[in-house]
Amino acid sequence: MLKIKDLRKSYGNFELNLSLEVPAGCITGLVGSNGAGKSTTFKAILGLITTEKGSVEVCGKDICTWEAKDREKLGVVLANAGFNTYLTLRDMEGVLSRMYTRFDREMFREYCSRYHLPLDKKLKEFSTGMLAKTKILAAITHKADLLLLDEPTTGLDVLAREELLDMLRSYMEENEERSILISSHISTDLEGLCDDLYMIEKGHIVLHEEMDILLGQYGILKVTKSQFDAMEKQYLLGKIEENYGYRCLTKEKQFYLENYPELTLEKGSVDEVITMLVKGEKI
Ligand SMILES: Nc1ncnc2c1ncn2[C@@H]1O[C@H](COP(=O)(O)OP(=O)(O)OP(=O)(O)O)[C@@H](O)[C@H]1O
Repeated sequence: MLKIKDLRKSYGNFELNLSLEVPAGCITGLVGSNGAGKSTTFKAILGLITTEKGSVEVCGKDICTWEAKDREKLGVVLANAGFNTYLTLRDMEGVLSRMYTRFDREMFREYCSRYHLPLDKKLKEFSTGMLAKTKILAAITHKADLLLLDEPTTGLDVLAREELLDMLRSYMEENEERSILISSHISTDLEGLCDDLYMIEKGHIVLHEEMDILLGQYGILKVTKSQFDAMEKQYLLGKIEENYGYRCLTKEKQFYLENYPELTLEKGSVDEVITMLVKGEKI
């Protein structure tokens, strides 16, 4: 669905240099800290900034050759883009129906009602959560094939975030060929949603892993120095020194469960696994 190959963009000392793929039917997460290059990636995909190298293909077509009608295949939420807040959702319905041939008015109304979005209130009176849901609404109601969502969950409380993720799950359930690329600087935001995760640091991909593997096969061992010296290390990916010894990351947690049942092994959240990968000392 989306193929990014050797994409390069420089801003002074910052260099984005990445390849990434989002297959049809897949929700792919792009996680990275502030300034890692997430928004630059989205802008480059959309051709909003010039790039020095690389190619971006959406639905089998290079974006350089895209025509206006191709853009209808995309639903987009950009991190710092907003709407004219003097509009109401009823006004937006009119705008979207003129913009997109595939706009689904019935779906728009149904989602407004399901997610408690009033039709006649000005957007400037909406809460952060309501505005975030409105952005998603505007991205999904023309039945796009691919959603590009840059930090759509920023600033949301747990309930609003869950509602937003629920909207995305419904969007995916309607058609199994659809795909989403979604970014966040908080990986746990994406834990229950994504099939696949890319981690970006200083413009480069430092981890690409299926979410099931990340949650199922990775683990964090807490060991004393003597336990560390005695244990098999070929399945360890990194270690961080602690006052009790070491915290070690493994991608083969089953091996340690079977062979070293006396060791403390934690499942580890996606955030912990990523921290270990980025900050841990290689073994
Ligand atoms: N127009 C620009 N001119 C100069 N530098 C830029 C420009 N846009 C982005 N940058 C730089 O590129 C780097 C990546 O920024 P980007 O906005 O892509 O990060 P991000 O991962 O989206 O961060 P955040 O989570 O804070 O939004 C940063 O160092 C930023 O200062």
